[in-house]
Amino acid sequence: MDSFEPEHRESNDPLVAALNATRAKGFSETINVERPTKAQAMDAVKTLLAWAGDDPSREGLIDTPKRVVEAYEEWFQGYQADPAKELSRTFEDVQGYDDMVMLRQIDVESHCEHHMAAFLGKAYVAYMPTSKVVGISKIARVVEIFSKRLQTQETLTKQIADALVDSLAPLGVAVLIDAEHQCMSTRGVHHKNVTTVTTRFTGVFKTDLALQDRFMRFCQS
Ligand SMILES: Nc1nc2c(ncn2[C@@H]2O[C@H](COP(=O)(O)OP(=O)(O)OP(=O)(O)O)[C@@H](O)[C@H]2O)c(=O)[nH]1
Ligand SMILES: [Zn+2]
Repeated sequence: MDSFEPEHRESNDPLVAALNATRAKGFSETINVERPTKAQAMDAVKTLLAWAGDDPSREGLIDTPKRVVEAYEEWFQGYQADPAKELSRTFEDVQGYDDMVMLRQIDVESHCEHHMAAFLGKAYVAYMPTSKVVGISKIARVVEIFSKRLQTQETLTKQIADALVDSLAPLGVAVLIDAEHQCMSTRGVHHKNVTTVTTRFTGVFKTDLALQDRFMRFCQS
């Protein structure tokens, strides 16, 4: 087994810096947990393999703890990124463009905080700019950063909207997520093909129902 240096959440740790940046914006609860080492995380996976009823020392499972921990690094890499940073570069030269900017069908790959099971779906995100707009890929990045944390769909929806409001000060924001939760389809009630829809409207998307309706129609077509 590889040996790893202990990873402590000291103030000079980039992980802590990123977490503090998002915490300062009210995006996550205070976390006072020392981050375990990679070796400790791999030992925890071994325990789960034995708990599942298998033999962690058999050939096919030898590298599994390492693969699982590395998969976690990918699935939860959103703890190490700052959405506000993604949205910090804006453009003003849009020739007076004054209608909504909307991204449709952004992939959502997240994990529910209740069972750590995947929930998969699509996000639809629109904002009504004032004078500044942001690069469209940055909106997809923000969805990705918040998705790659343990989430409820409701929290994820609100965090995406709040990040856009805070960084762009737009006239309004609309976010809709439509997702299927594997904690519901592969276990528990075992209902497949059920999707959950969550929405968050702010500003003109909340007050102007015709605009909200346009957003909803764009989500469907
Ligand atoms: N509101 C909301 N609920 C979620 C989300 N992800 C999972 N859940 C639900 O969280 C609930 C957890 O219920 P509990 O009774 O604490 O746990 P449980 O006994 O495993 O429940 P079941 O999943 O019904 O078997 C379940 O109803 C899940 O479907 C989410 O993003 N938002
Ligand atoms: Zn769940």
